Amino acid sequence: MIKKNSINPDLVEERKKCTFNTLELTHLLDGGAKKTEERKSRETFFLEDPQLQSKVPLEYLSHKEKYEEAVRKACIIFGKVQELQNQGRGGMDNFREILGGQLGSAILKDGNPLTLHYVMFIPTLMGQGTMEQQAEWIQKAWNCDIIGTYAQTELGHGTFIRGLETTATYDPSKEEFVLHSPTLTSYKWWPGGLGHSANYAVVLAQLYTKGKCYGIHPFIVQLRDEETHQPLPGIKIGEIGCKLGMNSTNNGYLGFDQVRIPRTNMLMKNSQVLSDGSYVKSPSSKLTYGTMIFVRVVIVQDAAHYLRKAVTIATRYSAVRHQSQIKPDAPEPQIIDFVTQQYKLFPQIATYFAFQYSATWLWDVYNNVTSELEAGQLESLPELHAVACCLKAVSSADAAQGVEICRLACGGHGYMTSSNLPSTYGLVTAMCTYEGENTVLLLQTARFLVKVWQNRNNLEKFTTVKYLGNDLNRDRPFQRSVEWIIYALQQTAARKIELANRHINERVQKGKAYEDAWNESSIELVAAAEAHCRSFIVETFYNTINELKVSKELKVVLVQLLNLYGVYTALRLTGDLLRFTSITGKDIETLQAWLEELLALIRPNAVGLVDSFDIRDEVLGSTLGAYDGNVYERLFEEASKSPLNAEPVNKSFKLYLKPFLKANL
Ligand SMILES: CC(C)(COP(=O)(O)OP(=O)(O)OC[C@H]1O[C@@H](n2cnc3c(N)ncnc32)[C@H](O)[C@@H]1OP(=O)(O)O)[C@@H](O)C(=O)NCCC(=O)NCCSC(=O)CCCC(=O)O
Ligand SMILES: Cc1cc2nc3c(=O)[nH]c(=O)nc-3n(C[C@H](O)[C@H](O)[C@H](O)COP(=O)(O)OP(=O)(O)OC[C@H]3O[C@@H](n4cnc5c(N)ncnc54)[C@H](O)[C@@H]3O)c2cc1C
Repeated sequence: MIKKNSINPDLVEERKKCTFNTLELTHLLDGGAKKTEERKSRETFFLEDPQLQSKVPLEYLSHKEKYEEAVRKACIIFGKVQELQNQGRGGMDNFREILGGQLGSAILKDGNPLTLHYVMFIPTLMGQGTMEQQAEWIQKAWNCDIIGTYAQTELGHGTFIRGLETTATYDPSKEEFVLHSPTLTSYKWWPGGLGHSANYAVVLAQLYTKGKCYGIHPFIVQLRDEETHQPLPGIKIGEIGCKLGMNSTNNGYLGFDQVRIPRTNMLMKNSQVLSDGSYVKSPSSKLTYGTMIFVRVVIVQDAAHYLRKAVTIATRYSAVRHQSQIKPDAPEPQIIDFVTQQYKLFPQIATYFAFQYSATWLWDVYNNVTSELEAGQLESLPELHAVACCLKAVSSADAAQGVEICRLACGGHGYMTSSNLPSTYGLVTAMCTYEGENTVLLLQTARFLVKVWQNRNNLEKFTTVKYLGNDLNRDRPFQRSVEWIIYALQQTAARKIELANRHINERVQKGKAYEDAWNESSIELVAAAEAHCRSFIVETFYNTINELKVSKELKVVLVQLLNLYGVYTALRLTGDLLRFTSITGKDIETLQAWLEELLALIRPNAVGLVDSFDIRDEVLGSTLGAYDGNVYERLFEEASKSPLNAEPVNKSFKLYLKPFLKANL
């Protein structure tokens, strides 16, 4: 039914209006023309494989069928990942994209049951295993001779990992650890792929040796027979059931009944248990938390990608959809011409760029700090942890909200599963919880900020908090500029940190314990961490754009997006700005007018911008967002796939409706 090669005329017009070269922007976002080519060839390699097509839309399958189909595809994907590795086209950042990110979510819309193998199991072996352990395990894992997951969270504890209850008790007589789940709440609960997919896991457990507990440590544990896949003796394992989204990721539960593993299965790069049971301490107990930092860094990138996917769908749809009237007797406008619609969409486009640049910055810093850690230098770890925590929290929360705004911006059709906006929301909102619940992570950043604040005469070694050395009393008069907005956000963040710190101290002076004072001040602490993060994101966007070497035409548009992101952020924080800077009501009117000007400036390039993201139709997976804009044809085509439409009369008529109707005669 869809007319091949026929592009919706509204989109044709929109594309004519674009003032910059979309290919230049595509190359910029990919990191160069060569990277674009590589990405495209990766996409072709996966998306055009006939084995990776589904006959029936996922939504119409049962929970069990969904899982089975997901495993079928996941195995093909893994086989292809190995092929890429063999051709030297692998790399961790590509894996994430293939397994869970933009490309992965195109092939498996509701999650991949094997993702954790590459995203957490192998990184943990690499980050926490000794050279010998890496030699033994990593090869097996790369070859997929074994499939692993990361089993940390328990029924009773996800956030407070010091409170995990699974025990690993060393038995020197046999040189083995005994893993045990002493309570119901000690059952592992949530790990991806744990239910029926993985046969190994890195298990985080409280280490006991010589009668003493040394806190949580990672252990490699075999869960299932490598041949039959039967759970090994003492392993109680299954799937946790249906969720808001990610219903094919096979999140599982796991209990141990005195399960024995060799001593050498404890990952011992950082701390060790010797054969006689003596414990050798790690240089920092926080090195065990390394994999979590890695995944938080990756989540910022994922948040950016999901948001750009949603905003591509909603922007194209808004250019094609006509509704209502602006003037009487005028034709129905494209809904993208309603300024309220622009206000829903364009800030999301700008937010994508903002997150993308923070994600790139964070990835580079993560790699530098990881090399430092390898060399035994731990000084930069606290700042990396603090910035990764707040960026993960703010990007996932804003992306989830942004995807929902995009869904609502598509009216009724946005509620259709076939728009792919509901399941995109399901994937994004999960990121607010996994890998550290967002409030908890913002409190981690706040902990760092308060410490830095208390020693703010010594800021040289930091990069993200230098502004805390500024004189809070030196006000900069309002200007309509991003520079001023950055100043205002930093001033807000610094004042919030100062206030939260002061309120903690006041509570302590009144006799409260520091920890209680902390908890009582925690609403302000979270707000301070969020403000810090927002100032960082705008500043990083600003620095990146200033350094870019691009054509004049593209630069103009990128500066518009930077300005829009700045004003949008400032206006969302109007109350804070009035409270902490000398901005006036009149100045806020100036900002509002600037916002409206920017929406109008971006309007002709809106479709061009989302086209530059160059997201293939198969990746968008949406009736509303395809490049050709043939929305209504696609909606019909998808509806025809409903199993209910396979027959004109459903058997329920005979069974229930007819007798009911008769009874009422
Ligand atoms: C909340 C905390 C941070 C609290 O830990 P704690 O030991 O009680 O810490 P504290 O006393 O508050 O602070 C102690 C100290 O440890 C530091 N710290 C904490 N975490 C890290 C880190 N990752 N790297 C480096 N340093 C870290 C803190 O900043 C503190 O430092 P300080 O004492 O102030 O110098 C921690 O328990 C935590 O990270 N919880 C969140 C759990 C989590 O992220 N789980 C992830 C499970 S896996 C998953 O969800 C996979 C999904 C993936 C997918 O599906 O794709
Ligand atoms: C889709 C999905 C996939 C997952 N995959 C994995 C996996 O592969 N492996 C794995 O090990 N885990 C996994 N998890 C678990 C995940 O990491 C935890 O759910 C997460 O860390 C939050 O912990 P929790 O569920 O215990 O929440 P809780 O900590 O119980 O949070 C509940 C509420 O308490 C608040 N709270 C808790 N502590 C504090 C505090 N200190 N200060 C203030 N407020 C607090 C929170 O802010 C929140 O509002 C996954 C979870 C999901 C949803």
